[in-house]
Amino acid sequence: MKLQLALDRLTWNECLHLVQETEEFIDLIEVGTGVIKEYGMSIVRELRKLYPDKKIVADMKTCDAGKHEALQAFGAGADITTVMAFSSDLTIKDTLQVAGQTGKQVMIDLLEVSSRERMEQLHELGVDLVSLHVGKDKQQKGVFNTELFSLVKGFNFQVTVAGGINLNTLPEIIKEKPDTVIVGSAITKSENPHETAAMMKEIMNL
Ligand SMILES: O=C(CO)[C@H](O)[C@H](O)COP(=O)(O)O
Repeated sequence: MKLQLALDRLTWNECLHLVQETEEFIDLIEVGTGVIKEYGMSIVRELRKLYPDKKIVADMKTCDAGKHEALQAFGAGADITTVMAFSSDLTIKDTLQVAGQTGKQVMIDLLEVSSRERMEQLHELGVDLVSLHVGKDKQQKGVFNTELFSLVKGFNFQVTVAGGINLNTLPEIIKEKPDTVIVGSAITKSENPHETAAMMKEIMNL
C-alpha cells in the first residue's frame, strides 16, 4: 500500500521542505491544485528535478481541455494527472490517450460522484485508476468514511482514497486495502511531519 503526500495550501519553500522531511516514507508526491494555481508547472518541474525517482502526481483536477492539460502535466514531469469524474467522456478519453502515448497515468477524481452507472461508464472508457475523495470544504461535515468504498466494489480499478485522513482514521481505511492512501493536512500541518509520515507508513505496513 502506497502513501501519497498531498501538498496543498503551501508556499513553494514549504512544499520543498515537507518533501525533504518525509521523503523516506512517501511513495508519491502530489502537487496540489492550489499550489499548481499559484506556481504553475514550474513547481512540478522543480520537484521532478529534485526527486527523479519519485512518482509525481499533478493534481490538475482537469474538467475540460483534457489533451492540453494532460500534456502540460506530463510535459513538466508528472507521472499521473488528475481528471474529474464528471467531465465529458471526450475529456476523459483524450487524457487517457495522451497518457497512453506517453507511458503516464490518469487518476479519475470521484469527488461528488456517487453513481455506480458512472463507474460502469468510466470502466468502459478504459479508466484504471480512481480516487475516492471527500473534498476540503465537505470535510466540515465529516472526513473520509469507509462506506465510500462501496462505490468501486466489483470494479477492477486501482483505488486511492483522500479526504482528511489522519492517524486516527487510517487503521479503518487500510482494512479496505486501497492501493494508495493520500494524506495532506495530517502530515503538512503536523508539528512533526517526519514523525507523522513515519507513523502512517508503519500503520500501513502492518
Ligand atoms: O485533493 C485534495 C483537496 O481537493 C487533497 O489533496 C486531498 O483531500 C488530501 O488532503 P487532506 O488530507 O488535507 O484532505
